[in-house]
Amino acid sequence: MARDYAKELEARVAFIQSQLRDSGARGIVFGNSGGKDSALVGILCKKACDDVLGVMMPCQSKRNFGEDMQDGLAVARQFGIETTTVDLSDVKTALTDAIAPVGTVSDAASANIAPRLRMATLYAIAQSRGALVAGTGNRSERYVGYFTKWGDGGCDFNPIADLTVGEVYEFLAFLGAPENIIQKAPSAGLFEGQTDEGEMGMTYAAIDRYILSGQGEPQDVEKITRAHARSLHKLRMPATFGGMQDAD
Ligand SMILES: Nc1ncnc2c1ncn2[C@@H]1O[C@H](COP(=O)(O)OP(=O)(O)OC[C@H]2O[C@@H]([n+]3cccc(C(=O)O)c3)[C@H](O)[C@@H]2O)[C@@H](O)[C@H]1O
Ligand SMILES: Nc1ncnc2c1ncn2[C@@H]1O[C@H](COP(=O)(O)OP(=O)(O)OP(=O)(O)O)[C@@H](O)[C@H]1O
Repeated sequence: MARDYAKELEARVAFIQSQLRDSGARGIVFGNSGGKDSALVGILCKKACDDVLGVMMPCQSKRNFGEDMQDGLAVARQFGIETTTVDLSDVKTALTDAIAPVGTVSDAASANIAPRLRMATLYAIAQSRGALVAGTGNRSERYVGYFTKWGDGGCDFNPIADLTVGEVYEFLAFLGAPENIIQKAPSAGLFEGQTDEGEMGMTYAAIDRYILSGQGEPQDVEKITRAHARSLHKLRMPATFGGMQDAD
């Protein structure tokens, strides 16, 4: 059964406002990719706080320049979200070149550089403005570890971490977000032609079904539970000898 999105909106706005109050921050920054998750996070943050900055950060991928940028701008325009662009393409080249003497950067490691550069960029902007960094990972991708550890997974708070991909789309429809955002296939844009489902070898429908009901085709359940077990380390604080002393 669909959630009551009017209530969800109210509760999430209160959550975001409490994060600001408790931290003493005056605003929020988030990475605006032109995709569904960042659209939803941007809209929720803007409804909670006036001072919200969406940062568009192309980093070599073609996806991050053309249509996605237009989609990101369309959401920002519709909901009055201030937007800026920081092009990280040359930074990625410089970093890869600097690492080269140590050894070749593998394709997988290279794909994870962009999310980590975006995280560093957001924190630099946020600290300079007295703002918090909002995370955009949804429950489905978090469950199977489909995000970059300390990259797009790095944030101060996340207002959509409990929502499956299906629920993210439902919420966006409720909020009246642009159709383009709701229609396109989810892609991390980390390499040419990438779609999330193609790379993961499983559909979000199967992941969502399993998360919400514990049910699924045996081969889907096997893949999902294996991916979850393998990536649990991404959802936890780093292992520290002696445990997490003094954290409470
Ligand atoms: N058991 C363990 N305990 C503690 N740490 C462990 C570990 N196993 C690996 N690690 C560490 O984790 C690292 C691997 O994790 P990570 O760096 O995340 O890298 P990776 O496992 O490659 O996960 C990233 C995946 O997420 C996708 N992605 C990234 C960004 C955004 C999106 C999106 O759609 O939103 C998707 C990307 O395409 C890729 O498939 C290892 O290099 C190692 O340092
Ligand atoms: N070009 C970009 N500019 C700004 N932020 C980006 C960009 N690409 C990714 N991000 C940030 O990293 C997060 C993870 O994005 P990614 O494109 O990998 O896929 P996603 O999880 O489907 O998210 P989204 O639906 O928001 O695109 C985004 O939600 C956004 O906050």
